[in-house]
Amino acid sequence: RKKPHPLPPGPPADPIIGHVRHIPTKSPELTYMQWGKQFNTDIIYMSLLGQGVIILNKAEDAIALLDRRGSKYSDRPRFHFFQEQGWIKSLTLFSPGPAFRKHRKMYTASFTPAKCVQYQKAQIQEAGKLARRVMDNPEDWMLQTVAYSTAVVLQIAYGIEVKGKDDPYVKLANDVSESISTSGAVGVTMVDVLPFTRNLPNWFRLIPSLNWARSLIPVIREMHELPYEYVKSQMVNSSLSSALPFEAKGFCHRQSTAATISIFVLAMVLSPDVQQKAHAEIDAVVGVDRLPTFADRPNLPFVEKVLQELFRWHSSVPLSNCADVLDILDIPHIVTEDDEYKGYLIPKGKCSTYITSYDSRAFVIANSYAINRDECRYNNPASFNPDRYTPITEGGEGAPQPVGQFGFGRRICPGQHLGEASVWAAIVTTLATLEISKARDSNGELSAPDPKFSTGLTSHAERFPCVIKRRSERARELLVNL
Ligand code: HEM
Repeated sequence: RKKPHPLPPGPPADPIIGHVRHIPTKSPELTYMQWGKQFNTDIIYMSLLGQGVIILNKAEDAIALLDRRGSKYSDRPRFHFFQEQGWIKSLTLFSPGPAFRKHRKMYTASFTPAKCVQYQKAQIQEAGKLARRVMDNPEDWMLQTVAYSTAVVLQIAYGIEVKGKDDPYVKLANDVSESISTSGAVGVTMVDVLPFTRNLPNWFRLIPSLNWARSLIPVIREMHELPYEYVKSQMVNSSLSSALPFEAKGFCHRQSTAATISIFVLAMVLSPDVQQKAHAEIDAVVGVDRLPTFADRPNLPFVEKVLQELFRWHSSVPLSNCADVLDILDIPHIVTEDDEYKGYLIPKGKCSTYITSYDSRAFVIANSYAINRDECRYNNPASFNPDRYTPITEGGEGAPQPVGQFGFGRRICPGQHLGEASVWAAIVTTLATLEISKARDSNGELSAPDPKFSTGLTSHAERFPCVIKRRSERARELLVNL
């Protein structure tokens, strides 16, 4: 008999519970990267109460498995907890099949680079409003980035105008994000482990996760239906003739756009020379008498490098598809057949606990943080250096573009072109009109913040002191009427 391939290496596990005790609750992407070095492996295997989890720390492995062997690696786990909440309508949770193909096709067709051109005007307009609101109330800048990202998605998909951070739609989207991030141990709640409990009536209150899931049904329903109802009412009033095929995931996926903008603000505080260079490029190309538009994008190569460096330096979705299996960010890929790769078994399997046996095909998670901080790909990967992308023919180091910030394979983010353009519009308008700098500490000294990033729904820069001022009176005049 052929000897079975071994599982990929990983940290030592405890009996029965496996690696549950070892899973970090803060910045798991960093721990997985350290484990890779400690156990001398690019592919890590963990077991959480029998649920297999595979972490890919190298670009070549993520591409080889999730992209090239996409037919085996494109399914999503069945999360009964989320289904109970009403997330069933979300493309993110669909398994490959006719409905998945239909929804993906509608999604990708609406957000091709060519289609995204028609949304640029709305993006630039909203970016101007973001800069004006931040200019007026700099301490609110983080909340305003969330309002901006929500505004772009709602404006484009439903024709809804969002009025700043206190808008009811921003509140609804925040409630949804909150409901996801408080949903706890994804895939291992009682409802997931004992799916038959979903048939229990409402008065049966002994399963807390079931009660919690059911209490969230109204907010998830509202998120799915409210914007759609608005569009329908507008169509009856004939002011709007069509709506994009769009769904809830985009509504709450605005968080990754906002998180990337928060990482930009942090990077500018830490790298004043980069900001100065970007200011100089925009001033030379756009001048000071108008705001930048997408027509300027090809003429602003340094701003483009800043954008790519943001995705590389700290991706807002550092585990490409899942921040932490025990504290949801997004939903991982799963492997649907036993596979063999580099001499290792990538197992599909059943998970047996004392109580039940359930479908637990291994989660496969690409660690895009490790991939983009890989010393074999980048010199001094921790430094924020947009010039690293300058081609070798122009005297630069010709570093490769970041990989995995939008995921991989058949589940790659269908909103990637829209999301990237939204981040570009926000950063170019901010650079044209605002100056971001270090704040003074209690001794009156300029102090550089210690970069810290959240773990959770998406990874944004954690609140840090900074000063944001208008670059000139002219900048204010350009924004005032938006
Ligand atoms: C900078 C902004 C964004 C980033 C960094 C981002 C990142 C990601 C990542 C990493 C995934 C997981 C892919 C995988 O599982 O391999 C994903 C999935 C997804 N994203 Fe985005 N995203 C962004 C913006 C958007 C926007 C604006 C939309 C909607 C218009 C959107 C819609 C989706 C959907 C529907 C999925 C699930 C796809 C599926 O499961 O088939 N995203 N995104």
